[in-house]
Amino acid sequence: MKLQELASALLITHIHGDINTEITGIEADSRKIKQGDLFLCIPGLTADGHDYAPKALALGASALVTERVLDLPIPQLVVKDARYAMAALSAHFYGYPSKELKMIGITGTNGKTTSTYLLEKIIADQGFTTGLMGNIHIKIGDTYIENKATNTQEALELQRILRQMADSGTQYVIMEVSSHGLDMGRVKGIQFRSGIFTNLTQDHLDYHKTMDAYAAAKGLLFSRLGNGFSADADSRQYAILNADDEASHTFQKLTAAQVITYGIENECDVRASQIRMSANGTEFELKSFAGDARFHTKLVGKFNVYNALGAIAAALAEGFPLEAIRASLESIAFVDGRMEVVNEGQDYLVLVDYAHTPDGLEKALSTVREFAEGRVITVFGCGGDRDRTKRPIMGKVAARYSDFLYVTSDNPRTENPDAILADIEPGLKEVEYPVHQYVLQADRKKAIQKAIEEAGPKDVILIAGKGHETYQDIMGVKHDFDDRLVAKAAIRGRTQ
Ligand SMILES: CC(=O)N[C@H]1[C@@H](OP(=O)(O)OP(=O)(O)OC[C@H]2O[C@@H](n3ccc(=O)[nH]c3=O)[C@H](O)[C@@H]2O)O[C@H](CO)[C@@H](O)[C@@H]1O[C@H](C)C(=O)N[C@@H](C)C(=O)N[C@H](CCC(=O)O)C(=O)O
Ligand SMILES: Nc1ncnc2c1ncn2[C@@H]1O[C@H](COP(=O)(O)OP(=O)(O)OP(=O)(O)O)[C@@H](O)[C@H]1O
Ligand SMILES: N[C@H](CCC[C@H](N)C(=O)O)C(=O)O
Ligand SMILES: [Mg+2]
Repeated sequence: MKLQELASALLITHIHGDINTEITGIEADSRKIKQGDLFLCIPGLTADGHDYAPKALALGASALVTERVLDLPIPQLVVKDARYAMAALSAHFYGYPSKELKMIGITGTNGKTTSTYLLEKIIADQGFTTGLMGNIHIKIGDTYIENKATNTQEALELQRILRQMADSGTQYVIMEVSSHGLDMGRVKGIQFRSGIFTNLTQDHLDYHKTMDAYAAAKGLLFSRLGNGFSADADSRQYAILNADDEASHTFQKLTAAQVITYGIENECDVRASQIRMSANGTEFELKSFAGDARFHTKLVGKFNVYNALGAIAAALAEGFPLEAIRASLESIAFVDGRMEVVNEGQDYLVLVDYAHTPDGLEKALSTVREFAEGRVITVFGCGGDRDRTKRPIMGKVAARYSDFLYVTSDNPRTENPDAILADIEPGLKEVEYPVHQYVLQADRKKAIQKAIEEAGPKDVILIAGKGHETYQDIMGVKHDFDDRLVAKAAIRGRTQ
């Protein structure tokens, strides 16, 4: 594609140099530049892409997108906002792939990954080719790629993946949309058919600063939906909102899409009642605009009823039969790293779960508390270089629901692990339970081993925070680490 043609995706640009320069690819990271690529100079939070333009030029970049003219012998497309240009140019370069796909975006503090998996299964069972994007995997056709980078990719990467999906025959894409992704404009240029809101509770205040700003970022998914009414069901857009979460009132006002509400407590369109929970699954009665049914899912916890309801509502909006939706949901055993049982035949229960927010931890632990016949032993920590204010809150939650606690490292990233534990500890002390005891053990492997040594018959160990992750990030180095494997080895070690 010629530089001039690419520039036509934006109204206000200024081209310095040859407008007929051929562009063979787009890249925003100088380390990945190939001959003929257009290099986008993005001013970021830690680096400024403009500083890497000489490196991109040296590696064979054919042109630059900049916010100011650089004194370099290379054609430049000067734009007002390089990040916006990244979204617009990438969508243009890849031929607006989201228009060829039915895109369903899921946002919320907790439950996004779980909900994407549930909905993807329902849609795939209907015979459609599905794509999935989230922080476990990216699924393109039958290929699964581990997602080692961010949750919601940069606009450029997103458009590239969506093009691959469209070209390989994908019909529906179910995608996790993070608040960072919305706030940083990574999903600008994506046309969503439906948006699902799971819930809003505290997280990411390091980035958003206030809960209002965090909510506003999530709201962007819904404010962009529904501005074209249509009698054609295929063109309609839906905002699927949790009736039991306050933030839904605001999102309802923001959207022009048809709103479908789901929930348990409040009156809504897709509602669960008569919920029965056990360690083996959850049953509920569903009442919906498309009929009623009793569901027997293998998913553990009331929070998973909410995730199921969001997926059911989205599937009903697509016109799928309730009976088929029920059958699909009932066939799912668990979602990778979410309330996943580690079973080596031991007489205590070990669960690995991805709870890494105060609400997630509360939901996971209150669920465990409900069915635990013995003690609840918790292993958890908090990630480094992330919201510090959630640490004592998570400490308090963990202490409230646990009989015994091992407070340990999650991904310390560039922080000192002991400093993170010190941030958690005041929360532990806020709970005056005579029985609860805690140990600070920064070494996660040792903490898991100790918890397993400590367990007696019928006790339940919840290892929280890392779920499906197969690494531990210490000072920017990703070391192999999988809670499930560490727990398995410890259980086997103990029984030998
Ligand atoms: C806060 C945040 O999201 N930052 C992301 C963002 O950083 P940034 O825009 O500030 O970029 P920067 O690192 O300052 O670099 C500026 C530019 O220089 C370029 N550069 C930089 C170095 C170099 O050698 N050459 C070069 O060209 C970079 O490619 C970039 O284009 O863009 C970078 C490039 O894509 C990301 O790596 C980075 O993610 C950081 C690592 C991150 O941790 N993000 C997390 C917080 C995040 O996004 N999380 C959410 C999950 C939330 C949830 O699900 O709960 C997510 O969606 O993943
Ligand atoms: N609907 C929910 N409400 C509250 N907590 C939940 C809900 N669903 C899942 N959780 C808890 O949050 C954890 C993370 O769930 P999940 O991975 O589905 O969320 P996510 O929104 O994708 O998280 P992330 O922001 O890290 O991508 C689960 O392991 C569970 O403990
Ligand atoms: N999407 C979340 C994942 C947190 C996972 C947890 N293991 C951690 O490292 O804090 C985040 O980026 O905040
Ligand atoms: Mg996720």
